[in-house]
Amino acid sequence: MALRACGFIVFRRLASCVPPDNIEYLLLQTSYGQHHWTPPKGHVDPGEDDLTTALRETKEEAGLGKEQLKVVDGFLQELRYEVRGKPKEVLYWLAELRDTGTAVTLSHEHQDYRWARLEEACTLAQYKDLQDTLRAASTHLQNKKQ
Ligand SMILES: Nc1nc2c(ncn2[C@@H]2O[C@H](COP(=O)(O)OP(=O)(O)OP(=O)(O)OP(=O)(O)OC[C@H]3O[C@@H](n4cnc5c(=O)[nH]c(N)nc54)[C@H](O)[C@@H]3O)[C@@H](O)[C@H]2O)c(=O)[nH]1
Repeated sequence: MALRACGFIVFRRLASCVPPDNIEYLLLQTSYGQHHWTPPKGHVDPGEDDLTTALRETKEEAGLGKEQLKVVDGFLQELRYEVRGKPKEVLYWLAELRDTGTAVTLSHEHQDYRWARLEEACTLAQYKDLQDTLRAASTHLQNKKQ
């Protein structure tokens, strides 16, 4: 069976810039392994439902709880890749940070974080599937406004 993880693409809107440059995405850098960057996410615990995992991991890894997030309707992306020879599925929902000034608090699993505009976020993300997911989130947010 595939490993399963769930998380949130968290974004914030800056009042000082015009769309789409007003949107920044949150990426966290692992403190282990290759120090790769991803949105907050993590493994589903036995018996836990996917959205609960996404909320729990976002709280544990970034210190952002559900009261600080506004989940965006109609966005859910599934990534599939291999980790150490085993298939892994990752589900990402999309959520806006309600108060752009809210501080991010990292756990021991991460050593750094960045609020990045789309192109910088894609450079940090480095995996094509994650880059495509970030671009899909950006497109979804632009289409929603029309
Ligand atoms: N010391 C140590 N400890 C580790 C290591 N590894 C794990 N731990 C422990 O596990 C706990 C984490 O538990 P959770 O937080 O619950 O789970 P996740 O958030 O799911 O975390 P993971 O890091 O397991 O999973 P991924 O991010 O998926 O990275 C796995 C591999 O996939 C590549 N990869 C990543 N993202 C993408 C993508 O979007 N697209 C594609 N194509 N590939 C991608 C990436 O290059 C990487 O090589 C930590 O506390 C550690 O104790 C490790 O190497 N050394």
